[in-house]
Amino acid sequence: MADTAKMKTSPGPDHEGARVVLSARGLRKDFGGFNAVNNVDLDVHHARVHALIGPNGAGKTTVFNLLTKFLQPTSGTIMLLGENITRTPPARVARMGLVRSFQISAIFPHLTVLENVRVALQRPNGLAIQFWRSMGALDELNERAMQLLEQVGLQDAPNMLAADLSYGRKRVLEIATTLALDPKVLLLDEPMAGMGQEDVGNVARLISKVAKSRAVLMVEHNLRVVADICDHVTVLQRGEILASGDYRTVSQDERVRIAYMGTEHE
Ligand SMILES: Nc1ncnc2c1ncn2[C@@H]1O[C@H](COP(=O)(O)OP(=O)(O)OP(=O)(O)O)[C@@H](O)[C@H]1O
Repeated sequence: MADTAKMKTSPGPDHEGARVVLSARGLRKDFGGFNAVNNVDLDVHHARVHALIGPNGAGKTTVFNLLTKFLQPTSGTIMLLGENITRTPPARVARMGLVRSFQISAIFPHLTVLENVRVALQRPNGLAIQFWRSMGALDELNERAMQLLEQVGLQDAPNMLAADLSYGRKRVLEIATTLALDPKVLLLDEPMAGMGQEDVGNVARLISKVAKSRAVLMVEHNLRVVADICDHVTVLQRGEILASGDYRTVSQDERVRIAYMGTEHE
């Protein structure tokens, strides 16, 4: 059952001393007669990386869709920065700072790297792309765009077409466009999917870096990455939480080893 009584009403520190910025209690989603998510409690902390893992069909994407309000929960409560967002429309939730990465499809391939970030920077202000803005405003935008590119390590490629970037650097550009919105909570859906080992390392380092000033919640299948950069791991199985804790604790949980990780993974 939903445990709303225990739920935080303001983003104060929890017992571990870190601020809870996003939290869910008793989250449930039924599709017709099928129960996809059941009784999920989740606390996502500022300046931490939190992984949501589990076998195919465990309900990870559905939980993401519930948190971002793309799906309305059948029951349960979601709080963001102290505000109850259970019934809040997705666009407002995004404006409040809960931003989901849409992977490479969010990039404009025929714009340059710099232009992609500039377009993203204009979004929070609700401005359409304006070609005739004053030079001063454009310079300021370029400066902020270059700062973002430096933050993610794309400062050497501002004038490259996004389409010509390697797969891994496209993913990095996509993260940069997400960071342009200055999210308080960043949701990443399988950020390592389809990448080679070198790119995985780069993106993992980038995620750790951006998580210093915001919360990150990510669905990820690469358990090495989860072990390396995630402070907290929640394991889902058939829509329910099987285990939750740091990677070491969770990976030693017998039920998790049997259900998901296999016994060979330390
Ligand atoms: N719109 C929907 N209508 C009916 N069933 C759905 C719908 N969306 C998801 N499901 C079902 O809910 C369950 C959870 O799906 P979900 O996509 O959340 O799992 P997942 O953990 O993200 O899986 P994967 O790792 O394969 O992406 C699955 O059995 C799926 O078939």
